[in-house]
Amino acid sequence: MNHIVIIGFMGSGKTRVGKRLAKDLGLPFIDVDRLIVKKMNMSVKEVFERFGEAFYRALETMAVKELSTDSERKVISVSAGLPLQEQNQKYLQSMGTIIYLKGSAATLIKRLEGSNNPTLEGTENKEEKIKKLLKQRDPVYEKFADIKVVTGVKPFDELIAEIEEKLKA
Ligand SMILES: Nc1ncnc2c1ncn2[C@@H]1O[C@H](COP(=O)(O)OP(=O)(O)OP(=O)(O)O)[C@@H](O)[C@H]1O
Ligand SMILES: O=C(O)C1=C[C@@H](O)[C@@H](O)[C@H](O)C1
Ligand SMILES: [Mg+2]
Repeated sequence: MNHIVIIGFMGSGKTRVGKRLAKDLGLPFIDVDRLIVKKMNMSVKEVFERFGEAFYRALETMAVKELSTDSERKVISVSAGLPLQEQNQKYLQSMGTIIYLKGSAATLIKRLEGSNNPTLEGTENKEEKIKKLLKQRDPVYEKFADIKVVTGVKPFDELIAEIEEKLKA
């Protein structure tokens, strides 16, 4: 497929960037978290609380499998944990051009201050948890990236322009 796929840590801007790229390129936009929320008619947090993380992960796999064979070109922001799951990786790799929105721990910590994401809940200090997860996840995002851009260092419009240049190259 030739979708444009956006990956990255929570708070890296996948939803915001994906929505804008889709608008600029005249393509439909799909956000995997939002797709699941719509399908389940409840928030991500509620799905985790009522059915557990494994169930959420299964919904992610169903979504990425379906999207990998969808012949209508789209901009797709995948949920932050999806690339980490081995069962999703063959679908992800067959989807198209993968853009990694890379953020520093400092940028992500700031953006996730008010987040109620279930992945960040627990006994640990939230900042430490973000740092620890980022260390685990960054090499995976790097591995799948065709294009990498750093978020948090330039204004949003300039970041979009950089991505659109890289997509043309
Ligand atoms: N380039 C940017 N510069 C400044 N703020 C940004 C930028 N990109 C996104 N943001 C802001 O960061 C926050 C997180 O963005 P967004 O929700 O798009 O991230 P996400 O990767 O989709 O997160 P999640 O994995 O939790 O869904 C939002 O408040 C958004 O407006
Ligand atoms: O990073 C994660 O593991 C997650 C991020 C959220 O967007 C949701 O997809 C869910 O809370 C899992
Ligand atoms: Mg999002």
